[in-house]
Amino acid sequence: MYEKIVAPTTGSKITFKDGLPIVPNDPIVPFIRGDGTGVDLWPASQKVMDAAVEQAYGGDRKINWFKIYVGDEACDVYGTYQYLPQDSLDAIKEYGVAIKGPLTTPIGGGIRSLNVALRQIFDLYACVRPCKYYDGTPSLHKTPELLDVIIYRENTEDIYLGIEWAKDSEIGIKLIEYLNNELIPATPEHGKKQIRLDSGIGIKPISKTGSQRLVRRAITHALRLPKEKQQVTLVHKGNIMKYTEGAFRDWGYELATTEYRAECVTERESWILGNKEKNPDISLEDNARQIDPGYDALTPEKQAKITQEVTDVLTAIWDSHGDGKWKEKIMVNDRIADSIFQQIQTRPGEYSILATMNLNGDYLSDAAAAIVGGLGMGPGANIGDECAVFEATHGTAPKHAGLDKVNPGSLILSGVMMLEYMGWQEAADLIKKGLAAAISNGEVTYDLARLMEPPVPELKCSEFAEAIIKHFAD
Ligand SMILES: NC(=O)C1=CN([C@@H]2O[C@H](COP(=O)(O)OP(=O)(O)OC[C@H]3O[C@@H](n4cnc5c(N)ncnc54)[C@H](OP(=O)(O)O)[C@@H]3O)[C@@H](O)[C@H]2O)C=CC1
Ligand SMILES: O=C(O)CCC(=O)C(=O)O
Ligand SMILES: [Mg+2]
Repeated sequence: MYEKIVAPTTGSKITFKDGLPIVPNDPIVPFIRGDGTGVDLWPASQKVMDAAVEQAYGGDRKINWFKIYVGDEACDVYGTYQYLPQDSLDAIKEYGVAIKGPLTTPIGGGIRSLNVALRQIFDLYACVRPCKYYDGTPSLHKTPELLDVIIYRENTEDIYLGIEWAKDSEIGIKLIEYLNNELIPATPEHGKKQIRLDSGIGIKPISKTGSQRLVRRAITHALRLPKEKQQVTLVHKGNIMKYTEGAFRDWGYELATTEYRAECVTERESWILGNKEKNPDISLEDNARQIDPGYDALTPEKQAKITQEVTDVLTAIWDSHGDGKWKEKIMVNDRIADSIFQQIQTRPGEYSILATMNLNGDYLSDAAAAIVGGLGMGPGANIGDECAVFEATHGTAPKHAGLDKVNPGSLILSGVMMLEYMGWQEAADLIKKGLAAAISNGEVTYDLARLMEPPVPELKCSEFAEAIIKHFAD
């Protein structure tokens, strides 16, 4: 059935029911080694996962690894430019859960990201990237331990759909002329704006479907968290991009206040309810004045709109959410993207789940990882309804490739996410324990060693993996 790969002769398939995996004790799991530092990271990570599973289940459970090829390695096996062979796609589809090292994407030129392609082909619409501090991890930040966020990044659309045209391309020029001559003049709010003819052009689609299924996953995750972490923040730049990023925010709130009405309260609703709780006789106008500090300077129409909002909230949810009941619900709020970048640094403890569009989540996940120790500590998962592919937040770090140097923590923790997704919590816990103990003991790779006070000797990538395994027994 495959052209150049052979599935393990022992092991069973993971299947899916209602969006959740059904995992046998001997699953076959395809893996992609990855480009660049993938040569160092993958063997170290596989060793840690295998050791944890063996130790946790004493042979009753075992992953049967299935090597498949994507990226540079695929070209070696399948031929020039065969970066994403059909074999590999067939294997991921058949076995449902896979894990990968990083893959190179050249800047410019015609080659699109293989990482993004995999997410789109398998409709892995939620990119889940937890950024959590492990005790003893050195950080340039003063209070990294306060940050404990999970980024839920929409993974299939936004500018990553890759609908763009180069400057001077025939269709690009046609599109610009059509916009300049027909569509912009037909849209009064665009006035006399024009796009320069020497522009490249990209399209940023943000759909209601894509936004709401992502926020749905984020809210579902929040429901599983301890009360104090039950919060979903919709991240957007809706003040500038009203119909894409602003719409993401609106659709997120719409979902929270319809499908999850009983479970959620929005921040504005909590203010309205809170005002009435503090002062049961408060007038609608005074309540509106308190939720919108600029209320008195607004036009009467705008004031009436806010007063109506107050009326609507009190009518709709006072009985279900009032008298403090809202404090037991998931808090859904929103923050503008530039603001959230500073807020995760200045108020790291105030956030929990950050639901983002694709580009914002890409930026934010590197920034949040930097706070808790760097890209060596940033795991991730790409989750769909019938497939999941686990991978680190970082890329191939080409200057460090092949040196047995970089931190495998991100890929190992992506493996932890995979084990948890499979329901193999005992193995996942062993790895987290081993990793935390190795770091606390100053047994770390160069990236963490260079930040430690007092300085510690650097471990190699493979040595760090061995240190983690050694500390399973602590
Ligand atoms: N999902 C994927 O496969 C991704 C692929 N990429 C691709 O990877 C390639 C390289 O991208 P680049 O912009 O250099 O970003 P990278 O994330 O690959 O590396 C940037 C820097 O981050 C640090 N870093 C990365 N990985 C580790 C690690 N495991 N341990 C410790 N430090 C680490 C290093 O910093 P320092 O040198 O300061 O120690 C490194 O130089 C590009 O082709 C890009 O498109 C990028 C992101 C994701
Ligand atoms: O695919 C790539 O080259 C980059 C992807 C990326 O940065 C990410 O997913 O975080
Ligand atoms: Mg990225």
